[in-house]
Amino acid sequence: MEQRGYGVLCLIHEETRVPRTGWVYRNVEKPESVSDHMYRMAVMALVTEDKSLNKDRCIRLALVHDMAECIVGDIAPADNISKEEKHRREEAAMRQLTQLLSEDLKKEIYELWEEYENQCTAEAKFVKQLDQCEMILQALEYEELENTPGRLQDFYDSTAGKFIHPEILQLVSLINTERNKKIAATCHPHS
Ligand SMILES: Nc1nc2c(ncn2[C@H]2C[C@H](O)[C@@H](COP(=O)(O)O)O2)c(=O)[nH]1
Ligand SMILES: [Mn+2]
Repeated sequence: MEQRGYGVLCLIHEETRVPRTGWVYRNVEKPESVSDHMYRMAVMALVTEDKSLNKDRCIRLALVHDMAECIVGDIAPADNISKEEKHRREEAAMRQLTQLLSEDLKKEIYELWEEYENQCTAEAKFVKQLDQCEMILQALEYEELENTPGRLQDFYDSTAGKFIHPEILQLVSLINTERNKKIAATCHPHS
């Protein structure tokens, strides 16, 4: 690896310290980092059974999709920053990040980010659904950790109807079943 690649690795490391804003705004204790989020998405892509997808590409997309957040931070819907402005900031960050790399790597990583951002392939669409599925899975885990069933409902409301891929629909169904059991137990503790 060239010296320049080392610079990127130092910047990327920042993401291990960038908490996911959505959890911060909901006062979740010890919220996961952007790195945690992307790592689990990469593993979710790694275990997909869908042979029609380029799995390697999905793993790479997962690992790159929020890379700009080491510079611009994790912009959440509650920040009320327009899609155009969020795209502008993240594009500038990706150019800054990738300029530290060789021409080949710069092209490879920038194009991965663009593919996800533009949602122009089946792999990018699949990884976007992983992004949202990972979020509601994490929301369930926080509700279980805090013993506050149902507290993070808005994460479920905002992603409802956005899941299409069969494997992801199956996982979302399991998440909702598990979550609804916990909510029901709270409403009818002696049932
Ligand atoms: N409170 C909510 N926060 C949300 C919702 N959807 C996304 N988010 C948060 C999660 C992340 O912190 C951030 C953006 O996530 P990306 O993975 O897209 O960068 O916004 C929601 O419905 N409610
Ligand atoms: Mn993400």
